[in-house]
Amino acid sequence: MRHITLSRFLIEEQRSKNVICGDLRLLIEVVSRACKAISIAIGKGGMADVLGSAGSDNVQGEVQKKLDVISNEILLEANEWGGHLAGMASEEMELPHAIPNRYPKGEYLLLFDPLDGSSNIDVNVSVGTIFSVLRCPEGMEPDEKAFLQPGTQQVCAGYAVYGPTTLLVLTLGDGVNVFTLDREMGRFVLTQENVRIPEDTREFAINASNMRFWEPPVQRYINELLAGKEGPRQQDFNMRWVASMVADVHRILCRGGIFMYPLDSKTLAKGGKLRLMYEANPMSMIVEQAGGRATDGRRPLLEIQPESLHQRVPVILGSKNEVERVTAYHLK
Ligand SMILES: O=P(O)(O)OC[C@H]1O[C@](O)(COP(=O)(O)O)[C@@H](O)[C@@H]1O
Ligand SMILES: [Mg+2]
Ligand SMILES: [Mg+2]
Repeated sequence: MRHITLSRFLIEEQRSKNVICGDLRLLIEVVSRACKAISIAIGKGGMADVLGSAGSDNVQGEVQKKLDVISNEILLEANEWGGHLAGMASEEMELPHAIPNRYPKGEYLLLFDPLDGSSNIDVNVSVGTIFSVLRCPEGMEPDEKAFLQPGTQQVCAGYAVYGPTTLLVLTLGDGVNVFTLDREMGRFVLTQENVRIPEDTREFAINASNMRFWEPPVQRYINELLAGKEGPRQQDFNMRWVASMVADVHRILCRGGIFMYPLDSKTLAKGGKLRLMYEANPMSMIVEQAGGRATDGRRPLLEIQPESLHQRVPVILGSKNEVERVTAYHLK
């Protein structure tokens, strides 16, 4: 295992595979530095005034946590002057953030969920940052329309997990690699190359308290898992639910599993709980690049044509054979 830095990894990817150009490399470096700063802010916890609510709501109608706002500002400030972006969009902002005129503009659009797993911030459970990179269509202003591209158009996607260690997980469309933050040196180091998700699993992640609101195909699928050896699946399954998508998905990257936030009668009007552009799409690109599958129960998530920046969708992703099974239950 070559423990090279993120910078060297990106330079070698550029030289050897030409999957990345200078501006995209700069963008990823800047986002990784922002994740480092967020990791430091989170690490201060009760010693600094970063826990609790910010006393404001975001465009989703959710109460913002202080760290939602702090993380959002860190990512905006880090990325707006570099000359690699045409525009940015965030879970915490209703409209895209235009790059101020005093700064040069680039060709990329950056979307992010600055702090994922907000309900876990104040209880010291792993949270994260999720990001997705698109190209701004030729001749288009970086307004909301420019961002509405299917997940297949992503040139890069990643997430950071702020847990016992801080990890950065990245795909450039050529496999998935994991970097660990070396706190002493203050830099990310490659620790896992070309990660593959096992096709089969005995572990599922879903918020079971919503069971009575689920559609029949999900009820059937979960009931079969819960029936275990005595049931039609003739084997036992275990459940995990961290309630931070980054942590639940990272576990799946490490040892397989299926993550589900399906459509239910509570979120029907909104189209689901999780957001397509900066949660479902980047996570789907990573999972599929690692050999897994990602659907909304009926169609591949990456092929969905977005209609709005904060659109919500049902999310089912992880080990190939389980995702295909529960999707087949929906299509029957
Ligand atoms: O509280 P629930 O219903 O278990 O939902 C948990 C889900 O909500 C989220 O926290 C939503 O993300 P944000 O925290 O970024 O709003 C996901 O990370 C997680 O998978
Ligand atoms: Mg989130
Ligand atoms: Mg969030």
